[in-house]
Amino acid sequence: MWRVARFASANLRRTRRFSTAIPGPCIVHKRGADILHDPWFNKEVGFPLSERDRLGLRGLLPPRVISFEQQYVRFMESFRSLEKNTKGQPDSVVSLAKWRILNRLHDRNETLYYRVLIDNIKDFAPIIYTPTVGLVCQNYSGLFRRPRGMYFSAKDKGEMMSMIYNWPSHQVDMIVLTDGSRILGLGDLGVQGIGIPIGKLDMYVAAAGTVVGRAGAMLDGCMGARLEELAWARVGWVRGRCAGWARTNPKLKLKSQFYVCGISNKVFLLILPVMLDVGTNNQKLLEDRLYLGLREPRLEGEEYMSIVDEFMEAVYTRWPKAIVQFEDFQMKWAFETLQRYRKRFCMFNDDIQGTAGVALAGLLGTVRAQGRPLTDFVNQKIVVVGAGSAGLGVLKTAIQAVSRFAGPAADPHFFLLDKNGLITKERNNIDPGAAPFAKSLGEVEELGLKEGASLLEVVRKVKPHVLLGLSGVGGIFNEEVLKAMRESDSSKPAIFAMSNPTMNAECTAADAFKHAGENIVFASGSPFENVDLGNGKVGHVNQANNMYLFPGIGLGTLLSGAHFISDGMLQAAAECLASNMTEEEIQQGILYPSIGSIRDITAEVGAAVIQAAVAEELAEGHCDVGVRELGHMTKEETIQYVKRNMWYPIYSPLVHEK
Ligand SMILES: NC(=O)c1ccc[n+]([C@@H]2O[C@H](COP(=O)([O-])OP(=O)(O)OC[C@H]3O[C@@H](n4cnc5c(N)ncnc54)[C@H](O)[C@@H]3O)[C@@H](O)[C@H]2O)c1
Ligand SMILES: O=C(O)C[C@H](O)C(=O)O
Ligand SMILES: [Mg+2]
Repeated sequence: MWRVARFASANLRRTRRFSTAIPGPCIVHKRGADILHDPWFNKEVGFPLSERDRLGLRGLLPPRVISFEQQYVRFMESFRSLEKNTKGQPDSVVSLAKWRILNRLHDRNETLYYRVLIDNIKDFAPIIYTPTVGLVCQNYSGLFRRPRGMYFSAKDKGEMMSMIYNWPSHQVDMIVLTDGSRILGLGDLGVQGIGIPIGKLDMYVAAAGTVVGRAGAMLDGCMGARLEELAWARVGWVRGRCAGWARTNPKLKLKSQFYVCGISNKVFLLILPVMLDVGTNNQKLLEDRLYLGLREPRLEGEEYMSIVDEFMEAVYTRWPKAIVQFEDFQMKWAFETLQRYRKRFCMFNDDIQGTAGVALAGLLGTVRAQGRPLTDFVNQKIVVVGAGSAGLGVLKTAIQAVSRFAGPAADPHFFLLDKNGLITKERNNIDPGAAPFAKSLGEVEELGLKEGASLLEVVRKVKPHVLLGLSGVGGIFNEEVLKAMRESDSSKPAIFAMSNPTMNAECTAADAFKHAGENIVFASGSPFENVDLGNGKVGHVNQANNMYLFPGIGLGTLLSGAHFISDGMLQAAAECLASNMTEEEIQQGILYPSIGSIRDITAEVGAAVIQAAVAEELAEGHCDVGVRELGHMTKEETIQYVKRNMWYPIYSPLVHEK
């Protein structure tokens, strides 16, 4: 199956789609064995003989040169044979074996690693991202071989400003940061939570074509490529394309020279995963002598905030234009940090804001799936199970959408439950975050419900159009609850089991179709196979995961040059995702694009974010492309601009410089 021809044609298609062009040379300051030990430069047996001579590699490698394509095929064959050989073994053993083989490739040859990842994202996302990344985090201290990203701990207080300069790359554009306190639905995993920013980073590379800001050498590589491509522009290759493009855009004609630079001077975005280790309250980890993090209880209150403050100051001192994505912080700190930093720094919280946009896109899709106009969203009865950072973010965004459709006086039919059941205004010590969404007692009594009513009671009495889980509790949508959804007032009830990883999903896809009926729309946070409903019918499984938005939010924000991320930019991202599906797809219960097209959707989301930033006068442009140029671009041109800034891995000729 993995034939060179297939690789070559896929490569050609992608090259066209993402305009990789011939790569410029990378300048490398090392020689010989040092290059072979640097995964960014290492091509293993792929070094051509001329390069082996140039870089002092002759004799350090077996004599035969194997092309990139052959290396790719060879890796895929080993991967497929591993799949075959591990058949029948427990899922966790198979998943970790797959993760290991990919991780080993990542450790030795990043170009090939990212290439196989991008080209096979549908197969590999479940390994480098949810669900396997959860297993990796749980076992991280044992699996650890090489560090990735940066680690700051409570012991580094007062030192962070200088420590940040230990990172060898001069430029960092995106940081994915966690404190490990709420890793997926797995709870507090302390330092082991670093697996999440690393997994998100891999999704950034796959979806947004960012590159890993891991070494000064890496940066040189990019700059080498930029200079080389500029040279190409001067000899007319890019200029030819660009002039043609400018001709179709009369307003921009005079700027064609500028756009030559804009096109040729690709600005690959550098990202960095970071762990902020402030201790852990996970007793098992505290007692584990091999645990790699601080074996101390988590810092709380002012002490905690002062660590995060110091880290943020350090980041923005060194990289004033960086964007920080907060990931998997426990709820109180997720909201607190978002409120504290959102206007001061360019940052967002993926679990609150990214999830909300993805869920909203899915919720609007379910309205369309019922054959109703979007304005009917205001009449949808939605039961949200889980009043944490994700659930509250979803409700806030859904209510904003209702007021856009029907005005601020509209009264949405949304119900919120947490571990103590239905949340009403009667709740003692109600969480301030949940309070705005609590129903009045009168309202719920009319339905025969009361404060703290169970999920089953709520589903039976409310007959919701949508049941949406963000509770982190696996199997909570049990047979009875799912059967109760058969009485839903919707012609196509929707079940969103969004908790991760798979074992924490509120129900499986198979159970949802079995118990709630074949006409449901189903989405889950972690992937499930489509369900065979017999008679040639298929129950479609959607993956409702923030991966469809965060790469585009990050990339779009960066290219826009906005200094903070506004609600309008996030809304534009969600609406872009929502509008991506055709009527035909929606009728088949397909609410989200296939993960195989994640680059295309990321480009569109990124463009929507840029255009919103321009419209709100927040954009300042990035590198050579200023706000005026952004403002002149049509939607399609903005999408193409985003695509041109996506990296597609291909070996660059290496040039040694002392
Ligand atoms: N699919 C996605 O894109 C996506 C995005 C973000 C979070 N998530 C998942 O959502 C889950 C929750 O994340 P979070 O950040 O909101 O966590 P959180 O800890 O902030 O909130 C969890 C909420 O669930 C409630 N809960 C616990 N047990 C319950 C029960 N038995 N019945 C009803 N509610 C119960 C808790 O009271 C709390 O309100 C996690 O599993 C996470 O992986 C998925
Ligand atoms: O990491 C994911 O897969 C989605 C989300 O950010 C989560 O916390 O579950
Ligand atoms: Mg998350």
